[in-house]
Amino acid sequence: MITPREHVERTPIGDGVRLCASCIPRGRCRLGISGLGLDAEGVARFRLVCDAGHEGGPGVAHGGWTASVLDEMLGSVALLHKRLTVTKSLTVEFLRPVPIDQPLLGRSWNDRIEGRHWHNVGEVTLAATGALLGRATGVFSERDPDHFQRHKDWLATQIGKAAD
Ligand SMILES: CCCCCCCC(=O)SCCNC(=O)CCNC(=O)[C@H](O)C(C)(C)COP(=O)(O)OP(=O)(O)OC[C@H]1O[C@@H](n2cnc3c(N)ncnc32)[C@H](O)[C@@H]1OP(=O)(O)O
Repeated sequence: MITPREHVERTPIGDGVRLCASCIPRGRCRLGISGLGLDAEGVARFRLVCDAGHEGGPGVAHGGWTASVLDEMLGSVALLHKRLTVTKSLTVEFLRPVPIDQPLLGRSWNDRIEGRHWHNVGEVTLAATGALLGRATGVFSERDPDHFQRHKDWLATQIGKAAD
């Protein structure tokens, strides 16, 4: 069985971020995230742009984009330490509308680890001024690479039950 570290290392990178399955074929994150890596304090840093494909109200991002970007940034914290986690909970604060097509910055970091649970924090700011637009806290559960096979096995039992 492959280890979480091997699993993470095999996941392709595009623009500095590990790519989710649907973005691997295009080679970059569809949410407009590029990774800048971990700084000396262990904070993960990102460049972000919300393109018009995620426009909600006129000129501003759909809240789902903001939540997805925060999920991705907080979820990347353990990956950058070669650990595999999935989101257990995510609390998002939408502090100001997020403008479309404007350079943004993202930061995410670990607050504490309790057993298998990483308590992570992150925020999105306007690159030009540093104004805070959104922030999130979340709990991310460490998993083995067999998490996805376990899901498939569980789903097969559910589908079987539904057919009975
Ligand atoms: C490169 C990419 C960067 C990505 C960053 C973005 C991160 C993401 O968005 S991940 C996707 C969103 N999150 C998810 O899909 C997670 C879905 N939730 C779960 O799988 C579980 O609730 C989970 C793992 C969070 C629970 O964590 P935790 O409380 O630590 O675990 P645990 O005690 O092991 O499991 C709780 C329950 O979940 C079940 N479970 C755990 N893993 C699985 C699995 N793989 N398949 C089916 N059921 C599972 C357990 O059997 C248990 O069930 P029950 O309560 O009936 O006994």
